[in-house]
Amino acid sequence: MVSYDESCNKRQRLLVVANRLPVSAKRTGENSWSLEMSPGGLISGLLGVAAEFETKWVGWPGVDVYDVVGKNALSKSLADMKCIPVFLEEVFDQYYNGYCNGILWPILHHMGLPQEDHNDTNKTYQTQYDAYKKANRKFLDVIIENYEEGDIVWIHDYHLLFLPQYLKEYNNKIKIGWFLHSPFPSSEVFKTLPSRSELLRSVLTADLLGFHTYDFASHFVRTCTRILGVEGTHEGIVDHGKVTRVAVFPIGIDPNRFLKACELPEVRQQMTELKQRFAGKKVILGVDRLDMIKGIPQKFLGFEKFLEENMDWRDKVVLVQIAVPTRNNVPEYQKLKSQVHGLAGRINGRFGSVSSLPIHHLDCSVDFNFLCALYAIADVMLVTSLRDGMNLVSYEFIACQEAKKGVLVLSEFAGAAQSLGAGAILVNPWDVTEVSSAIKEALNMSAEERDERHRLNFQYVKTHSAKKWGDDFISELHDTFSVSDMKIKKIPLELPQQDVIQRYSKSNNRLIILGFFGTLTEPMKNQNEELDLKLNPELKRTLKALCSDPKTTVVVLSRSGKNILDKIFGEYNIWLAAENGMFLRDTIGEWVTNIPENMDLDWVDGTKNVFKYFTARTPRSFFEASETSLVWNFENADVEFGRAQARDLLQYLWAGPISNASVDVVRGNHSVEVHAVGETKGVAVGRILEEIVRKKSMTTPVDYVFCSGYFLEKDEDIYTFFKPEVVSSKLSHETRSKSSTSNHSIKKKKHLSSNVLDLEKGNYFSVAIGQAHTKARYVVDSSHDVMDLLHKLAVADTTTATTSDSFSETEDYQTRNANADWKPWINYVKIRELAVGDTEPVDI
Ligand SMILES: O=P(O)(O)OC[C@H]1O[C@H](O[C@H]2O[C@H](CO)[C@@H](O)[C@H](O)[C@H]2O)[C@H](O)[C@@H](O)[C@@H]1O
Ligand SMILES: O=c1ccn([C@@H]2O[C@H](COP(=O)(O)OP(=O)(O)O)[C@@H](O)[C@H]2O)c(=O)[nH]1
Repeated sequence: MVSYDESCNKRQRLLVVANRLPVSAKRTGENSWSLEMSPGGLISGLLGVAAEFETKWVGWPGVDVYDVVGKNALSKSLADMKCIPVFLEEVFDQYYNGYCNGILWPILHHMGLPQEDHNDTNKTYQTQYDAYKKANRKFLDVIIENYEEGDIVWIHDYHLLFLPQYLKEYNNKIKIGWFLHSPFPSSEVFKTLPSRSELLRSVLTADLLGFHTYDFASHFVRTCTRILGVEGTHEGIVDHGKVTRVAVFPIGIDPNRFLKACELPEVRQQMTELKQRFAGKKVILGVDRLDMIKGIPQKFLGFEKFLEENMDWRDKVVLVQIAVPTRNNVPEYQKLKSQVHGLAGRINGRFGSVSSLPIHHLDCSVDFNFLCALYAIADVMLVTSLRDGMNLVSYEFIACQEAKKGVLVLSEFAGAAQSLGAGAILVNPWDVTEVSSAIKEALNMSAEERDERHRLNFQYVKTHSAKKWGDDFISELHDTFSVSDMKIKKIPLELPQQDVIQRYSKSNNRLIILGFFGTLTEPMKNQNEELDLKLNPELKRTLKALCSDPKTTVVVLSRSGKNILDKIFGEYNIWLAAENGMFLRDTIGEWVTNIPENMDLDWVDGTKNVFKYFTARTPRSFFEASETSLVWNFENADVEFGRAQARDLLQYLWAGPISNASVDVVRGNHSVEVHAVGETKGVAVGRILEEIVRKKSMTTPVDYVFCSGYFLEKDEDIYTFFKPEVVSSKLSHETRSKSSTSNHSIKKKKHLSSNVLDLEKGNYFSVAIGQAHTKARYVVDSSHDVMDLLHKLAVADTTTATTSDSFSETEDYQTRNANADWKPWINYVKIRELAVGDTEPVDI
């Protein structure tokens, strides 16, 4: 597949932005440079993608250049290879050696945050962080110079966490994908990082975030929800209505490149030489950058144990370790080098002889053809990463083993373990005994078993190539955009106020459904204000007028509990639905319990205990409990302390009482609420209507519905409830209710004497408040707009309205009498389609 930009029939332009360019430069003269391929799996993976697109690479060329002549000459050489250099100059050391590889890398690999060197005030967390930001800005500048409208920008890795934000600030329309090649750690580790929130917030400005495994992706989502308090959904992360898609794209290699190389005469010759060199011995191969995450010391210790315990193998096996130099200026890497040398010396000293050494350790990179020859002649590949994003070396080994069918021993902590686990022997690299046993098992494995294991892995490596990885990512990024475009196109229908009022005036039986919080409450002046659940005083008279109109039924449908709604709405003739419809009452009647049967409430006691524990330890906090929801409130406590406690409280809850429960957790500014999921507002509304119709003995069908609120995404089904296709799909849906001993309960009414809903599409107004993405047909900016409209409805001239309280004979309601037996109210619904010629979009 070659990607085209459909608008102009050109190949899609792709800017691949990574810290490292695919080639690294070496200076050969004042204005001459030589270029060679950069090491590392990121480059190997990306090379397999580039051909699909009109690709340009943006990145660091592997050297510092300060003079203009040198920079120009290098830029020119790189341009031939479609590479654009970012010169990092004075920020390079603190950015790359410091923040990227001294701080972020160990955090991402679960190795913890290294201590700051307090004697070196020139290189602190802060100075390195500042350099990191400056470096990200340098990348930004180069992208801006080279960006053309419609380009996709694909950012890679932890070096460029601020780039998505900087780019979106520059141009919000740029399509940005970001992929993390390393693992993402658990939130417990990530939260030790100073500036963790800024970094996460910036990444979330991208449109699509990719990870190698579900494990890493779910760590990321969890970390965002815990640190930023955003919502993790099946689509990704939702923050103030903006969705950042999070998905999994395991990288692969270009298998044909390796298959072809193994056929080259030069490689065949090298294979012959290597076989002669190691004649009579089995070869175990290790190929890693000399990095702590690769577990080279653990590999050597496992091998040492194997030699200790298997005397008969001592002269018959050799471990060839290619340790590719990397990040030489980071102190931890320097220490690792001497540690590895020490271990190799010790083992060779213990088990070697004048004529043979068990470990052949090379501190260098090798050229591609020689690497393929090594892969091809090895009997066992030993990968002992302590944590690794993917580990492409494992894939490359498989690709080169068509003839030999050697065994892959693979750390369970490498991303590759999830893909190659079926054919590999998986090990915990920290367990030297296990590594030693795996070596023994691999060396002794029968030809049939090797064959079968290799077949499984080869099949995977062949089909899950780097090309597929790139295609999948870019196509998902395209989809992400078209979905959000669609969502945006659906939104901007402005509420036609005049129409809302006129139709209200002309209708006979109106239903107004309103949310409470954010709809009828006083607008908050700022986000940190105490959550004050009071009715907006400006609404009092309006509400009174609407509620006392016999042709209007007003329902307040809220997440709040009975007590709050009673306190606030007790004086109105209104219907109240507390806890999302679990409890109902009209204000002249009693509360009725409306809890669905089989609702999971097992979590309540455990959650109550956790709430008690934190209430006792957070002065002036308190909690409220009802049958289906619990709220811990710290509005009177020290806010900072309360928020810290809330985070801990949630961790306890997620780990225990609510880990498998069907609950919603709502983190307020000063509260944590846990509710039984039970039903959404859309589902609840059906049962609420049934009760209203019964209680009011309604004979006139409802012919006008106005429904507005500031609802959670999951509750937005309330807006689609009255859509004809939704209603008809519910025709056979039985409503369920459960009696409560203390409260009067809803009874299923056997004989609803008439149709209860006669709603033209034009008479249905679903109105979301200030939400960017919504299922509602209309959007208003704020609750003020709803209030304004309610005022107008309250004084609307109703003289034009017909007063008939029964159906017109001309209408097609034959089913009315046919359905005289009880059925849920919804069975009687009739929706009239828009009149011919009315082309108003009806999709909400
Ligand atoms: O550029 P360097 O600092 O020399 O480091 C080399 C690369 O190391 C990391 O590679 C990762 O990417 C591989 C492909 O996705 C993956 O298989 C491996 O597990 C990772 O360690 C790093 O993430 C890259 O940015 C570096 O270029
Ligand atoms: O001397 C060498 C040995 C290996 N590699 C390549 O380095 C990459 C290592 O990728 P991997 O995903 O295993 O780990 P990373 O080094 O990226 O963490 C593989 O593509 C190897 O072919 C290399 O460039 N030079």
